[in-house]
Amino acid sequence: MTAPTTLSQDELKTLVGQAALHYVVPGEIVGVGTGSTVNKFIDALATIKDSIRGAVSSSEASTARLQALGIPVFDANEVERLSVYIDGADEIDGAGYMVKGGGAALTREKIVAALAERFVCIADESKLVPALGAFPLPVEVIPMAAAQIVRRFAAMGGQATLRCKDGQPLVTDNGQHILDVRGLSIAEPLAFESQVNQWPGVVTVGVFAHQKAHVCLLGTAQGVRTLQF
Ligand SMILES: O=C(CO)[C@H](O)[C@H](O)COP(=O)(O)O
Repeated sequence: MTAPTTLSQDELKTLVGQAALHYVVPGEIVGVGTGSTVNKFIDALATIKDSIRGAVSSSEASTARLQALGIPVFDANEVERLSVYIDGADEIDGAGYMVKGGGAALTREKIVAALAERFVCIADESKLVPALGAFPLPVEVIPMAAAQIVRRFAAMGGQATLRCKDGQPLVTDNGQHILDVRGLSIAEPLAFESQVNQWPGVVTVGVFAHQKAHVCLLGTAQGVRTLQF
């Protein structure tokens, strides 16, 4: 009898990164997210780069990786629509609603996702949750509004902290800051996203409900599970 093989989280990411190639439309430009799972997708995309026009990228990091592998990167303003946007998530629920922004790229991710007809989320099975809220919610904010946004989250039971890197506030690709909010219960993702989006100084909230996933390729011990929403 053969013992079951246990795949590492890294191997599960590779698996879903490769599986996502199935959703890439030949001859077109593909929307590309950010993160360690997307890096696996970019590596896989490089193997079929001659069959696509290029990519619209959601971060400086993904742009650098795409270009290093010889994949042309287009500005989002040059593109009217994309067939597909492929990205990871920090959490995804059974309806395709997600929390994103662990890699601080949430604003550009939402912008590129909004150009796409289909959002394909690639994730290992640890990301599938019954309800959003365990992962600290990333929110990109204009620095001068940070303190009042922290107070607004406190009023709804959340503890917001400024994300730092090397002892300094992290600065996003857009020159702004990130708050990570713990202790929230996000029972109604659509309403929550709309509410927080209206607060002055919020650039982007990391709940992706209006730009939810249509498909999730989930890496599991049994292989890639496809969830349709
Ligand atoms: O939202 C993101 C970056 O802003 C990523 O998609 C998210 O953090 C998941 O990353 P990883 O694939 O490394 O787990």
